[in-house]
Amino acid sequence: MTIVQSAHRLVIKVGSSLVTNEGRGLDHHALARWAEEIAELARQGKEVVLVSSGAVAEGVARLGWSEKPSAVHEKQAAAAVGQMGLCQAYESAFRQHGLKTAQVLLTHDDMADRTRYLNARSTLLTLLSFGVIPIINENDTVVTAEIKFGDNDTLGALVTNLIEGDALIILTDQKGLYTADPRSNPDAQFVNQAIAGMPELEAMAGGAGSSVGTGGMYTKIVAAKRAARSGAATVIASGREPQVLTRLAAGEPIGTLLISHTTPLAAKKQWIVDHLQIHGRVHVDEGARRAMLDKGSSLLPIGVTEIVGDFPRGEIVRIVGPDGLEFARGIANYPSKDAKRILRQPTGQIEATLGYIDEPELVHRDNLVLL
Ligand SMILES: Nc1ncnc2c1ncn2[C@@H]1O[C@H](COP(=O)(O)OP(=O)(O)O)[C@@H](O)[C@H]1O
Ligand SMILES: N[C@@H](CCC(=O)OP(=O)(O)O)C(=O)O
Repeated sequence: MTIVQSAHRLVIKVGSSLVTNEGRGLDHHALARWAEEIAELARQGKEVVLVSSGAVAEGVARLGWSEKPSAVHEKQAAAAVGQMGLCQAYESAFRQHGLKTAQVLLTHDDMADRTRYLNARSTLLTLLSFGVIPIINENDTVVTAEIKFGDNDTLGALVTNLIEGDALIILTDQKGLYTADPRSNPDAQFVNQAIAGMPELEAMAGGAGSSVGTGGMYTKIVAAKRAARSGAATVIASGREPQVLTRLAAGEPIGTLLISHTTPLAAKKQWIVDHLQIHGRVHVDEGARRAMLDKGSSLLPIGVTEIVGDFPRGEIVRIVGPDGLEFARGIANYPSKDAKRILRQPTGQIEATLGYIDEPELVHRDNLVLL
């Protein structure tokens, strides 16, 4: 089985050079094809997040401008106009297949800020659990650095890390990675497969390729390296290839596959183990300790006897048994102030006590490492 075939959660990034007709408005036929293919993947049980560029190019067309402006505030204005068109187009394309879409606009700051990161994560996972297709773009109207230097390849990788995607598929206007830019080097060789993060790959990718796109192949290579950190593989393939997504999901080797050395779960667990600064301690009773050790269970609030230290939601905590020894560590689903209020309580009581419920567990087993 290929990686895309077995992947359950996919992030698909479509670049400006594809979404737009050579930078002049949206290519509605292309959008309709991807929507049809993504609908097929959803029917196969895969969860799909779409990262789509095209707001600036669509805005330029709607405003009747002849080319992408160079002034940042004009690009931002164009993005604000064009994002409306992008959303409308995807909404109606996916509706044809009975699928609902959601617009999610993110900035790099959202990823750096722990609370916003967790909120973005839980919103996206909730949308996926409802079978909605999130359509993500950069929030171009509020960022300046990104619109000037940025690209959506990086955003695709950050989203892959955020939701622990199994694979990132970057669709572009080339068949994949070549040993040099095929536009200027007709002898460039195609790269079928490589390990994400290999320094040679960055040397192969030149600067930004087209006047429409932003990052060129370089940002795709760096995105693959970033996605590999959370264990995801990256495929760079042509969005013009017929049925590219469904054929990839059927196991066909299309485009360039950049593999990660680790699996998503292993990457997360390693990150938990390697964490140095841990502020919180959760004491549990013998029943909870045995359930975690013997059955690999999650930690429920009912088995918690004491919370020590201050920590926000999403922070790594030490888990300590009745003997006072740390036997596990994991990511807390509640901040310490709320965890203190729900300890010893059955799951059914969490909402009544806190006025909300995020997760039934204090630490989910996927976010838990036994030491
Ligand atoms: N080694 C390489 N292999 C393939 N394409 C390359 C390479 N180096 C540079 N490129 C260029 O990168 C371009 C794709 O990047 P870009 O225009 O930013 O697309 P997108 O909008 O899809 O992100 C290609 O059209 C190509 O000219
Ligand atoms: N956020 C911008 C896209 C940035 C961009 O062009 O990215 P890319 O598709 O990687 O070349 C937009 O929607 O126009």
